[in-house]
Amino acid sequence: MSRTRIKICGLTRPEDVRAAVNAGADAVGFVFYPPSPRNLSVKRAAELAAQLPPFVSAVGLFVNPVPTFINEVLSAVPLQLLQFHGEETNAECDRYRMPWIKAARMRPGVDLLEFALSYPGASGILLDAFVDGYGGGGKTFDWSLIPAGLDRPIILSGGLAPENVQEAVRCVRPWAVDVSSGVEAAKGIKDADKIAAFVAGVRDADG
Ligand SMILES: O=C(O)c1ccccc1NCC(=O)[C@H](O)[C@H](O)COP(=O)(O)O
Repeated sequence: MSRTRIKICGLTRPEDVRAAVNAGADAVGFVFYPPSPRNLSVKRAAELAAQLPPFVSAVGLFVNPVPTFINEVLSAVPLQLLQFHGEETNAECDRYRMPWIKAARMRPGVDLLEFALSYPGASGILLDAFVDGYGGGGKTFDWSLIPAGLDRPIILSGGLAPENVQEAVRCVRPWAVDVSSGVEAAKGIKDADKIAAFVAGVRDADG
């Protein structure tokens, strides 16, 4: 069984990037959404991304961005993956000619199979809780809503934490897990011990 990949999202400080890398994260997420308390300036994100060693991916997170903004970010920040959390269409996500994933905001009645078919260019689908402000809400959703047979890697997100990630991985067996609030001391301020405990929980579930 392949190991579950791990993304730690919403990093804003160098020490938190170090904590995520040292704990064994496969990717770190940088938020480019001004209403978020985790929002980063392009300059700050470039400084944080410059800290990453080889084979730890930088993911840029956007909500209904204008192309000029994404191009400004990409000119300064070496992102390996784009993550879209708004009402973007497949064509709008696909225009940057680089890998991207699309967030689905989960609640009863969401047809995930149809959702995935409407984003043929997505490398994966991030399943998140339906919260105000598009994401980063620290809320779980009903994992039983996830249908079998999704034709794309699943990134499980939404309210994960050291306390529940082992159950989440064993229940869903996602390609990857993503966490923000659950490893924080405060919004945008990560807790190194919680990050380490989260990664350990994933590794325990992987066996
Ligand atoms: O993190 C944010 O502040 C955020 C703001 C707006 C859109 C998306 C946002 N985060 C997206 C992520 O990938 C989060 O890691 C994901 O929503 C899970 O967050 P949490 O439930 O806090 O673990």
